[in-house]
Amino acid sequence: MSPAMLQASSLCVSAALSGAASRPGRLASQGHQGKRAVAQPLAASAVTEAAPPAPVVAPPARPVDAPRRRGGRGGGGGGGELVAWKSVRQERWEGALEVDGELPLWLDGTYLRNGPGLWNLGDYGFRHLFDGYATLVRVSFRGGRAVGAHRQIESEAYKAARAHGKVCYREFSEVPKPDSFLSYVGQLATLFSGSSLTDNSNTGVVMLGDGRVLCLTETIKGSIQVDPDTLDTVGKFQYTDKLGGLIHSAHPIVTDTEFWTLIPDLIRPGYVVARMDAGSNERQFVGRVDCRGGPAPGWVHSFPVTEHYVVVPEMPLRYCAKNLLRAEPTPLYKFEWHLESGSYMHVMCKASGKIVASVEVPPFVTFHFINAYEETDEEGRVTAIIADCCEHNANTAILDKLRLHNLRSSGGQDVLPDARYVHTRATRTTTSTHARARWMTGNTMCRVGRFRIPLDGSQFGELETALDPEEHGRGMDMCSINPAHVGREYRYAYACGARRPCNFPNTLTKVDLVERTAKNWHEEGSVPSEPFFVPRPGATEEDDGVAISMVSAKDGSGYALVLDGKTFEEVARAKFPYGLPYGLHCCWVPRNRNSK
Ligand SMILES: CC1=C(/C=C/C(C)=C/C=C/C(C)=C/C=C/C=C(C)/C=C/C=O)C(C)(C)CCC1
Ligand SMILES: [Fe+2]
Repeated sequence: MSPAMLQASSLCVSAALSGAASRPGRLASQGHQGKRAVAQPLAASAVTEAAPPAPVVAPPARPVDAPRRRGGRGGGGGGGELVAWKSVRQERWEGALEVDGELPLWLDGTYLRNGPGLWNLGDYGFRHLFDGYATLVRVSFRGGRAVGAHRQIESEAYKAARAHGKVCYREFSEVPKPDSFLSYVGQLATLFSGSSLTDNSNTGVVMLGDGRVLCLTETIKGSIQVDPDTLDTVGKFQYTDKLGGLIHSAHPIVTDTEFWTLIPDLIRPGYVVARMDAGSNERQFVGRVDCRGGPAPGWVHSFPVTEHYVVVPEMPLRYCAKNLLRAEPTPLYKFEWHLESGSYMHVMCKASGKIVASVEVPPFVTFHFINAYEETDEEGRVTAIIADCCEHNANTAILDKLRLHNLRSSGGQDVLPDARYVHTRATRTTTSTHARARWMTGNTMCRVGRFRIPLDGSQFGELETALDPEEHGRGMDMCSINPAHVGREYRYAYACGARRPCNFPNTLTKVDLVERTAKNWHEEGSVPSEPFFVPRPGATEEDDGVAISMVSAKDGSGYALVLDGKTFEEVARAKFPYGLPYGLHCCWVPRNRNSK
């Protein structure tokens, strides 16, 4: 056992952190080649350079029962809970996966998923899905075979929690509990410097143009480089510029040549738009957008770009510096809802940094933009920007639904917020009657929200529903598209949808934005995560490829599911020998990537 593994298991024994142990165990499945279920630290080449060995089935890891919150009820713990919402006892695991079906031989690379898969510290259970410590799960495909691996990201926040058995940094809803008033004052001081904010990079994962792989969250310091082969934490990604800021969008737009990001400015409400060349660690200032409403910038978890423009959304769900300071979470966590402040979409020219449009739009709530592109007239002049997102009906209720207590107590109820667009409050008084009337009457079912932002100097933009939300069960989030279409016209989006009744998206859906239809995959009681589209090398059609998702199944098992990009039918599944916790975003690392 390596020192790292020894450290991990002894920490686990001391119960500093539930979910920190791997258990060596018996080998199952006669006829399968023997291999220890617990991964020894492997040479990076063991998986990536050679075809994976024949499938082995390792003993199931035991999900950690969701413990009670200290001093209170809740947190679940009932036997009927889904493995998706449990921390799984696998600190570090690697092994060949049993495959049902035929994996395409062209599928040659690694599917890597990040997410907050550890929600317990000893007997203390976290509150919110987004609080969990970052967990990487990967499946490497080669020659029709699959090898899986699973381990935690060694952020400072995670290491400190493991060492001290308590939350030491400010997470999404959890904050360190001060031992005394003096230590509370000390904490406030560290907040202003950003040093008490977490670096728990539990949200996104991207491959940069130079092949480096980064895990991300909303704090800038939570950009952490990982090795996609070993899942080792390589170290902090240091931005070498002087742009500053504490938080940024969790979803930069990354291409082979560049990286675009948004840095909200909480002091002088606005956003800095920055870009970074592939191979560099230095972001460059491109331009600035001043907010048009509210006391603070709107939350920018993600944003879209087109070929020539960056789209900067300003929604009424705005950051709140006061809430960042609080010891206990507020209903909207670090945010506040300011309907009266209005909602806007800004468009910045990538080349000049100039704002070419800034329009007021109907109120909206979105975490994930899907894509954007330029609409042109017959002469090829750009007349408008089309920007699509997973829109939550201008309703912030989804944040509450994603509390672990709610996710764990499904009870068969249909509690996933519905897509119906109901205005319960008047829009801001400065809005023209015309626009107000449009908001009150039209566009009443928003799931794939489609913004149209005219570039002719108009004051208002439109927000419409791109297809009938019933097509995907009135639920839709966690989206991917063919990467060749980022910033360009596109037709297909792959996402999680809903089969009612449910309390969380429980289907995979392929949305056709031209036909306005959807194809859905569903397996009763399963929780699938973001389907990531991987194009077939040499493909000319947009949906020629596969969509890969990880499924936490009702029977406690977990598998990577490979769906055909066109038919949306199952091609194969690669089964983990234990259940997987839910995870958020993913990326594809081709075998022949450049790597630094
Ligand atoms: C906001 C601040 C922080 C943390 C932010 C985090 C961790 C945000 C994560 C947001 C995510 C994962 C949003 C995902 C939404 C998914 C949905 C709606 C899915 C629906 C169903 O499919 C800190 C870094 C803690 C501190 C600064 C402020
Ligand atoms: Fe996200």
